[in-house]
Amino acid sequence: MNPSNKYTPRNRMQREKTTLSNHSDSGKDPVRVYCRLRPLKDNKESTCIKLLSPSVLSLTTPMESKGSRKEVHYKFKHIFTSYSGQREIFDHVAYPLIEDLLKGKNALLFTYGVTGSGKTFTLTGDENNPGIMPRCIDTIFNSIGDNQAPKYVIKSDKMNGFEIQSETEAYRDRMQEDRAALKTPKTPRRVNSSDKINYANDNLKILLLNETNLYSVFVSYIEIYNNTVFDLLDESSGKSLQSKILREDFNKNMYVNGVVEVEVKTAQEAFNIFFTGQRRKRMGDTILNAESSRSHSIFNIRIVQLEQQTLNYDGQPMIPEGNHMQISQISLVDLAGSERTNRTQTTGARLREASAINNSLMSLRNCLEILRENQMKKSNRLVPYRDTRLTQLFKNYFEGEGSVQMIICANPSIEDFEENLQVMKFGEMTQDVKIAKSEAKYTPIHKRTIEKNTVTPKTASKPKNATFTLLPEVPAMKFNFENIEDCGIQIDKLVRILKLRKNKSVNVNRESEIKIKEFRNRLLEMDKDFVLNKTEIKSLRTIIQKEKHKSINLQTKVVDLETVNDSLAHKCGELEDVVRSLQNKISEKDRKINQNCLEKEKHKHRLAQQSEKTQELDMKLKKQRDYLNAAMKAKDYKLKKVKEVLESDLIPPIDITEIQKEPNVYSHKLVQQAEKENQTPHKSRSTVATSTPSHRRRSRSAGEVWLEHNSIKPVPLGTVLQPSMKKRKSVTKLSKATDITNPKQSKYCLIAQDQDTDGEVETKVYKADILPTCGGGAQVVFNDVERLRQESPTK
Ligand SMILES: Nc1ncnc2c1ncn2[C@@H]1O[C@H](COP(=O)(O)OP(=O)(O)OP(=O)(O)O)[C@@H](O)[C@H]1O
Repeated sequence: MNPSNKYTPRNRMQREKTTLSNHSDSGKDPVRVYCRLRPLKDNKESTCIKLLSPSVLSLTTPMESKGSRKEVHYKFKHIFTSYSGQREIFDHVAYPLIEDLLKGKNALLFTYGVTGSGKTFTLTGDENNPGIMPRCIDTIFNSIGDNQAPKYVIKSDKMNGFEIQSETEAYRDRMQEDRAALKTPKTPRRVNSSDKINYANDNLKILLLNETNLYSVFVSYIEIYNNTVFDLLDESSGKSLQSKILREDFNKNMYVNGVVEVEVKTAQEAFNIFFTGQRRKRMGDTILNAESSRSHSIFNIRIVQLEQQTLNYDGQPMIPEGNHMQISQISLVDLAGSERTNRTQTTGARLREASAINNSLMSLRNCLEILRENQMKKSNRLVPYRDTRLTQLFKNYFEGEGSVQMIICANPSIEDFEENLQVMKFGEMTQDVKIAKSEAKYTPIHKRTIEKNTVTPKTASKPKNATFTLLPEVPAMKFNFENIEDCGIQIDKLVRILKLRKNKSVNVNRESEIKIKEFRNRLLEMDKDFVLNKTEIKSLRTIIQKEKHKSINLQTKVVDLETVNDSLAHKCGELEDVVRSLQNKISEKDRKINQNCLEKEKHKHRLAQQSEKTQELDMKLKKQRDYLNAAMKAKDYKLKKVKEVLESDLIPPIDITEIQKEPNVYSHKLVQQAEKENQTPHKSRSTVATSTPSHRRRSRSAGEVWLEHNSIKPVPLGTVLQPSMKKRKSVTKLSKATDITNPKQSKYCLIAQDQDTDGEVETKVYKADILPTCGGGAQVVFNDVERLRQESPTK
């Protein structure tokens, strides 16, 4: 199976575009996105993630899900399985970043995923499985070794920059710190035994480090909680945390105003600082994870490097003219879990936290999406970094001030399927964003008042380690005026040193002028900022006023709604009464229905009895049918007899009026007669009226004219088949003898309609020949009966 075939068309298109545009974006690097799968809590738990290759995984809709099952594939730079150790992740992801950091480049690394997916574990880990943060710190200190500037010589200027203090100032600060530690031995910043976590150190180093540089390491730890920035190391406000504002520095870089940056000299010191901040971090218990972090926490490590030292006359290292410092930073970001509020069942303050978290994550997504769109379509949409503090703080990274990497953490459990889908989608999209390659930057050193030009080495055996100077010290000289030559040499040396000092002081003056200018500019900038902030505060006040107004309105609405609620509750009570009475009625009706059912049963029983009776009647009908069949036979016999009579010219007289009135009765009589004749054939012959063959012939030659004898109002049948009577005369009544003795008529038919047992109309056509008799009358001989019966097809 080729996994890439399963990419959605959108993704594939974008991917192709990205590959195409790679050629033109040689100065940019894509955001590197890794994925880490954490082990399942229970090995028997079913998983929705399958690894297809070291960089491709598939996410399958679980069986339990209501929607249609689908399999989606995601590709990342590398996927770490649940078997991948912390060291493997550090080597792949963070080691290159530390290499860059010590070369003066910035980096941003953040972990993103659902609550409980292993973000904090990946970044921090535990004593035996140190995560990325402790490994980064260890690697930095393993690498820089003793090449550290003495503590407090390099100091934060509180405006995102650094300045150099004189050794006297640095010494004073160190003494102050020691005194404070003596006064309050339990100061959290000092090592507290309960904080001590001894992370296992792999003694990993960055090779090819510029060993002639002097390094200082600073750490700061902030959190963004409900879209407000707090400094976790600022103890000035006691136990409560003070919110901080974000500012832009001289180089347009965002920083947290007044953030505490602690200079650390050992890895353990850095860890202690981290745990001090960790204690202050707000933690919340959600159902998913008992130690879930409800805020985004950002641990910054800054490295300040001073270019190579030169030695002064006394062999002591000193900063050469025009020396520069290099500042680089790595931000390790543990984002709060991207969770669905309904799944964690959060309410109240927790719900507000969750929506703030989701807002900032959403805003991060939004910014990255617009950045990607701008890069792909070469458009210039404004990236809304200002929407949240999180995006505002990362703005510089996304605009090319350092490389950006992300680790997507996922719990492969099927419970996390929906959220993982969203997280993976975001991760895949982020890979398309390109960040300009960052360059190491040097900034001119901001020197403060110099009181002393040399720094006493802390350890005599390692002068390089602890020596720091700005101006060559005037050596103590003893002039031996007896030895003029020696005096001359000494004076020359003194002149050189004085010249050097003079040059230095000229330079210092020049630099201080530059600094004053810079400071003025800064003041102007700050003034501008101040005006801007003032307007912002004004507009915020208006917003607050509006919000207050809104909240008053909402309160009034709440009161109104409560009144409505009360009246509804009252109505509810009334309706419940109605429901109760209706229920009584229903039970009454149920009782009646039961009674009806009983009666129905009885009725059924009666019907069964009736059907038995019907069967009896059917039997009788059958008997009658048999009887009629016998009658037909008798009729046949009679016809035969009529034939014989015709041949013997003895025709019995027929009473026409009798036929007219009751043809059926008449035919029945004929049948009875035939039966009698059957019994006494010879006697009957003399009573039957006969027609002469010659008469019959005459009537035939006259043509078949029918005398149709019908009822006054026959039921209209509309039948397709009609009796074949070309010439006919229809009468409803035979009133005189000539009606039948008319010599033109040779055929007679009597039409009778009746209802059968099924309620259907049955039409019977009794056909007869009209035979003239020798007495001038006419004899009607019935010889055929046609039955016409219509019935419903559905029946
Ligand atoms: N790769 C892993 N190996 C072993 N255990 C892990 C791994 N990943 C996470 N865990 C364990 O899972 C639990 C939750 O992990 P963690 O606290 O790192 O989640 P999280 O994503 O940071 O959650 P939150 O967003 O709520 O802070 C912890 O007990 C952690 O030890």
